[in-house]
Amino acid sequence: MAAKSFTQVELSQHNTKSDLYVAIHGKVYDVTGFIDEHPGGEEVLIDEAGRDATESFEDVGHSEEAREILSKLYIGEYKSDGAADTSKKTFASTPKPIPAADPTDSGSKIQYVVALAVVAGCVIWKVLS
Ligand code: HEM
Repeated sequence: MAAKSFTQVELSQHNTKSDLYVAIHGKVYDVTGFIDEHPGGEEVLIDEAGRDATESFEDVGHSEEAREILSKLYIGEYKSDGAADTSKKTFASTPKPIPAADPTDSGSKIQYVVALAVVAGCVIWKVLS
């Protein structure tokens, strides 16, 4: 059975106390029936309603038990197109600091060529004189 995919727009339509979805780590959860049972209170869940709540969820440092409850509320995958998704940008913009090696490389090559030219010059000068 293929899991249903939710876009950011679809997720954001479930943002009320009587119909509350959140996305955590790329998965969508229907938290509606759990709001009243949440030990952290209903307010925090309503604040995150219809959004990617990964950061808030992890900031609290939820227990294994909390993660088990979460798995029972799973309803599908979160397919954010990345448009306004800040959590994905962090991963996408990893810098690659490779070019720094190049200048040193070509610099030492030039030194090598200059040294060779000097040696060759000396040899030619010796031979000719
Ligand atoms: C949506 C799925 C969530 C589930 C299933 C869940 C479940 C739980 C559970 C079982 C606890 C008890 C402590 C523990 O076992 O870690 C807890 C505590 C707590 N949760 Fe959540 N939670 C969810 C989302 C959130 C979100 C989005 C926030 C946002 C800030 C939040 C804030 C808190 C806080 C502040 C506590 C601590 C309450 C206290 O010890 O006084 N939770 N949660």
